[in-house]
Formats: sequence, C-alpha cells, structure tokens
Amino acid sequence: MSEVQAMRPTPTDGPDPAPAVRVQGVSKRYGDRQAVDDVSLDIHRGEFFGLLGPNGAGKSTLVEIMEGLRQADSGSVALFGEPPWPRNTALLPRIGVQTQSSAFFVRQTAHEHLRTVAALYGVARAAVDATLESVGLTGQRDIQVESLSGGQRQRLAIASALVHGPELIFLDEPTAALDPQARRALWEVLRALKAEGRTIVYTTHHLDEAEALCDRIAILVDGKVAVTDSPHNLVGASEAPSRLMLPLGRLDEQQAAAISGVDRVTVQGGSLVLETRTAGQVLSAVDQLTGLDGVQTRTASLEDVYLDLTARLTSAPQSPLRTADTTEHQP
Ligand SMILES: Nc1ncnc2c1ncn2[C@@H]1O[C@H](COP(=O)(O)OP(=O)(O)OP(=O)(O)O)[C@@H](O)[C@H]1O
Repeated sequence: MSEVQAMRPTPTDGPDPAPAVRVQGVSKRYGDRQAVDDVSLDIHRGEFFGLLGPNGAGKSTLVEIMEGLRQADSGSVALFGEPPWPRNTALLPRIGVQTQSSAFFVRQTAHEHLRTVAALYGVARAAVDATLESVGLTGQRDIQVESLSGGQRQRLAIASALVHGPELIFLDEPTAALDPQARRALWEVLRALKAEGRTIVYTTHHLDEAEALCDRIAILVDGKVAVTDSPHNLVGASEAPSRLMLPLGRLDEQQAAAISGVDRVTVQGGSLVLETRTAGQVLSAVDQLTGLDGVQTRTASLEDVYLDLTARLTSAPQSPLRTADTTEHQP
C-alpha cells in the first residue's frame, strides 16, 4: 500500500490533536431494542482498534453512527474533532468505509469499478492498480464484478474503502468471506496501513485476528462496552484457565478430575483436556501419573477471555464456538 496515496497532512495536528474518533454517551434504539446503550470511547490516531461482541451486540449500529451513516438518538460522535452527522462532506476524503453490504457497479469490471470509486474522490489512476494489487485482485482486474466470488467481492469492497488513501478506515467484518490465505494477506495489508500511521476501526468475530492486529479492543455486550483494553492486558488480567491436552487413553476422566487444581475435564477430538488455573502443579501431577510425552499446554487466549466475559454478561449464544462434540466431567 506504500504506493497508494500519501497521507494528507491533518490540519488539526498539533501538540494535542483531537482523537481520530470520540464517542460520547451514544445510544440508539430500534423499537423496543436498545441496540447501543450509552457508549463512550476514544480511538487514538494511528491506533488499530477492534470492536468485538456477540451477534446483535450493536457493533454495526455503533460503527454506522461513527461513520455518519446513521443518526444516534442521543450522545455525540466526532472524527478528528468534526461531527460526521449530519453528512459532513469535508470528512469524506479522510475516511474509508467498508460495510457488510457494500454496493458495487456490478456490470463493471473490478478495475472499472475501482476507477469509478477513485474518480469520485479525484484520485490518480495509479492508485487504482496499486490498491487492486494490495488486496490480491490484479488477476481479476478485467472480470465483471457480478462474476467475482464472494471473497473476491469482499476484497473489492475493502479496496474501495482504501483507494483514496483515507486516514481513518472502518472495516466491518472484512475477513468474513475470505479463505485463510486471503485473510492472512489482508492482515499484511492492514499492518502496512497501520505502519503508515492510519487509524483502523475493525469489527470481527475472529478473536485470533483481534489478538494479532489490534492495539486495543472494546467488547460490546447488549449495546454496552463491557471492557476496553489491549489484548495483552486483557489476557494477562484474565482468570480464564490454561488447558493441558493429553492423548486419549493415558488417563481416564475420573483420574484426571481427581488431580488437585483441575477445574474441569473434557474430551475434545483426540485429547483429554484439563482446565486449570494452577498449570505447574497439574503438570507435575500428570508427569508422575503418566509422564509428559505428547502432553500439550495452552495458556489463556483472547478467545478464552471473550467467551468468559460474554458468558458472564449475557445468556445469548456466543459467536465463536468452542470445539463441538465435547463431553464434560466436573471434578
Ligand atoms: N435497521 C434496524 N432495524 C431494527 N433493528 C435493528 C436494525 N439494525 C439492527 N437492529 C437490531 O439491533 C441490534 C444490534 O444489531 P447490530 O447489527 O448493530 O449488531 P452487531 O453486533 O453488528 O451484530 P452482528 O455481529 O450479527 O453483525 C440487533 O438486535 C438487531 O436485530
């Protein structure tokens, strides 16, 4: 993306510039559903900020309010100190938006579509080729949009959000339809954008993605911000257990559950999984009983923290699922 437009100087840059995004007391209700409930947060310039939460938590509504696409019932939003609503055309060149339902010129080729979007912003043609390349669509440049696969369209939607070199980029579940290679390739594009100093607001259900990319995340539950922090701090402060995975047949479930410090025993795939908050003590007990050959340990991840937190705060089913086919034994 280094060939894509250089970042514009920000007129408000100074010793203490306004944050890229400031949300203060924002609420939004649809009928009797409180979609966003008194949310306040700041997203700093140059920050990679993740917005996580179960289906229906209010992420898209909040992002659309930030983008100026939807009006809040109460509260305020400022992007670089400017309100995006009512429609603020001065902000448009500075922000890039990819939504879950991006619109396309379907009868155009990928290249024509992006050229059309670029022309709306008065962007040089060279940026079109560079942006198509950055999202891995050079090979599809002459294919009509309606003939692109779902994942390729998604990449074109991302390219459309990036082609004018915006300072602030909103991406709403951008990797939802991408295959694993395309997902990792997009990570690299996003890391490069961050390295250029751009601010990224990123909605995702992929916890590994949030952990790998985001400086900070907010977890939204039932329209409220449950927590905001860096993935590192959240995992460090978490009480989510570590997991020891033993090949099946080495211990039975009752033996494992009887080990002091084991909180929960499950069978997942080909492993007996022991959850514990005292991994060292449990490892040495396992060593004495059966040896440590083939035993794997996994410390708490952001996904564990997320599942733990959202389970405590809501009874709704969670989006990232634990391994299916799990039997469980509580000691
Ligand atoms: N236009 C609308 N009219 C009525 N209700 C809506 C509308 N948009 C969203 N909602 C409701 O508001 C709540 C929040 O929806 P929203 O799409 O913001 O959540 P989300 O966190 O983005 O969900 P997901 O992860 O499934 O995309 C949900 O209960 C949803 O059904």
